[in-house]
Amino acid sequence: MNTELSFSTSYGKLRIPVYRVYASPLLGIAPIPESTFVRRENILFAYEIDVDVLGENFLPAYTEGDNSNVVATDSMKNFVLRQALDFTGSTIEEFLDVLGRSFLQTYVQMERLRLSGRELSFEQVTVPEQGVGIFVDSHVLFSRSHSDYAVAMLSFERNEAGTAVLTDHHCGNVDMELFKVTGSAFSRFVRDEYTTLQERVDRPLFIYLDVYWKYSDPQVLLSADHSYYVPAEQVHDLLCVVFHEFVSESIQHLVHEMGNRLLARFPQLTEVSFEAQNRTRDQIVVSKTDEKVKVYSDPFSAYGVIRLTVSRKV
Ligand SMILES: O=c1[nH]c(=O)c2[nH]c(=O)[nH]c2[nH]1
Repeated sequence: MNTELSFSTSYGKLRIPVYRVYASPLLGIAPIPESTFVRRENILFAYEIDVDVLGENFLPAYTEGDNSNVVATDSMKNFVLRQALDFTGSTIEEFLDVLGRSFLQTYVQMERLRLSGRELSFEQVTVPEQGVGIFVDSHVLFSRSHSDYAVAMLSFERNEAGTAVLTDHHCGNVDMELFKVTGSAFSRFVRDEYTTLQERVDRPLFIYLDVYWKYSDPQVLLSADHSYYVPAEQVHDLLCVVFHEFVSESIQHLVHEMGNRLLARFPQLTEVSFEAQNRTRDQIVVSKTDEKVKVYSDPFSAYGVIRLTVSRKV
């Protein structure tokens, strides 16, 4: 039997590490009540970049071994690193924008592109200022931090005039791990013969949380004026404030509140979405003399997942 086949392909380079020192600082950020964050020094601008080339014109590389429309992924890596030296912007989204436009300008062989960036998170080390007895941020030494980190994705294609246009984007902050010891509930859920979980009006809620956001107008995201730029640090801080304040009935209830608060705080965003994992630990023992003192341990290894996307109605 001669069945017709169709193909969907992409190729590129993943996890290109870029450590650019002395990039332009991110300034002009509008303060928000939930965060102290208003500037990022960018002395160390460190990201991993993924390049994904999409389209049809390189299909002969798969079907016939014809590489005439294939840009070596090794060249892509070199291109990204060279662009990092010339980069004059101060956000990962601006860097991906420069990369997307320059790739399409340089390589006629590329029809469409998806570029992603993942922050390699470093914190300025605190050192004593000589003779003063106070501690200040070092401007030369950074400590690698393995906590949550910012991400971004921008997609480009060529328009009829042959110039690169942005077709999709999202920004995010991922791998947050937040443990609230009291002030969360999970009760009044369906009970049947499979239910062993106890009703809890107060449980220790430990979640892993990823959040993503999109701008109504991507030009605002890429503007050199950063007064409407939404920094991942402010999003992180706002989510922490909501978790701190809000007594939730479930993770579903919590992420809904977080979504509402983010869209209210940042009118320039059109959509926010969440993926939360329930990592709540099992209660093992409670103190007989003070019932708020408890010991928890790891639960059964499977975990619940809760997703939510909140969009503005058009
Ligand atoms: O916040 C929660 N949502 C659920 O849907 C759920 N299911 C469960 O077993 N525990 C929890 N917690």
